[in-house]
Amino acid sequence: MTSSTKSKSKSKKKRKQSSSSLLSRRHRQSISTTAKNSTSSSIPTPTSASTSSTNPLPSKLSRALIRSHHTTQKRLSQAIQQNDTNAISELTSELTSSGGLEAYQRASVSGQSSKRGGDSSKILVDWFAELGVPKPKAKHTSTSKGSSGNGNGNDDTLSRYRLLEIGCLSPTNAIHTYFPSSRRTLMDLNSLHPDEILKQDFMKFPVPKNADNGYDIISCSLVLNYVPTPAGRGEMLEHITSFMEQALERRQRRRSAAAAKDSKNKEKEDNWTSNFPSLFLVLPAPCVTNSRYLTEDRLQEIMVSMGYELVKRKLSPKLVYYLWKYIGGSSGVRNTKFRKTELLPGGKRNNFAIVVE
Ligand SMILES: C[S@@+](CC[C@H](N)C(=O)[O-])C[C@H]1O[C@@H](n2cnc3c(N)ncnc32)[C@H](O)[C@@H]1O
Repeated sequence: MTSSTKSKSKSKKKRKQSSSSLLSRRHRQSISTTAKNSTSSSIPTPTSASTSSTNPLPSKLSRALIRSHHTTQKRLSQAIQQNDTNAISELTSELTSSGGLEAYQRASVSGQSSKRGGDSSKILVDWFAELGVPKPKAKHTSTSKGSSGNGNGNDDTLSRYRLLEIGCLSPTNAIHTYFPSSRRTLMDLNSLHPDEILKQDFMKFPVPKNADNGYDIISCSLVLNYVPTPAGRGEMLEHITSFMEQALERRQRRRSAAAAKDSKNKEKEDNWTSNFPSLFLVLPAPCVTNSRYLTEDRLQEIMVSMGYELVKRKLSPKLVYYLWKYIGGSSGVRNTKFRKTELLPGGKRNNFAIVVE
């Protein structure tokens, strides 16, 4: 072998270093034990998850694992599109040997530990307080008929609201205090808590037939960036929007029914309920601050074209959080197509994009 081919194969090896090699033996063991538990008939209990969250992986390691998982997933999706069977089997075994989705999820859970600031829905809880969404009362109010409420009917309204959380790792996220288990659907491609989180691909989850089982708020935190293709991200936003359409119709129906009963209803329309139905969307900040193909303005154009209006936004060094309320298709720009066009040229940018076809 010549020295140039040797160095080429060395650099190839370096590139191919999988996330499993980023883990110490201790962490590899802990992840594989957890993975084994979850695939065996014994269901991982909240205790097993909390064990992992009380012993979070070092943050550098969890970030490296997450990055490596995203890169391998993206390469796998390209290989699938190109029907490159060798690459598909190589990348699939790379994903498996690094612990797969489960290891990635454990690394993400580590990132959400209370020591590291908690889960992203803490921001939504702050926004609920700012918007005047009534704080959840003691447990019994959510199930008791004719809730005692606070005298203005708001608690009754909140007690009918339902949450859908896409890409959920824990059944004890901050926002869950507002939505007891009877009024929330938590789902993930892989459930770390099968009793409480549905193992479900959101893209195959239909809009409920009965509108009363629909959702008033959808949480999609750090999920859109998990979708490997720009067109897949556009499709996810469109699928979310079909739930929003149902929720908006339901809201309008309820309002007209209430208006028929109560002439003072006009007063109530201006309260916190006008922020629903809504979408809580969280992305890694560089997706909109340092991408060649997506800026915050472009994201806003996409969302407006789908019928959303921005209610809240927060940019932190790592993440960007949004609350979008759905107002429907009256903006006149619906069904606009968004292609992958270069908006910000420059060598050191990433390629994150959303394509709407
Ligand atoms: C980085 S984690 C985010 C978890 C959490 N929401 C957060 O904010 O930290 C992304 C999760 O989204 C899930 N996910 C990705 N695509 C999904 C889909 N189509 N349906 C359901 N879950 C999905 C993945 O399985 C993964 O657990």
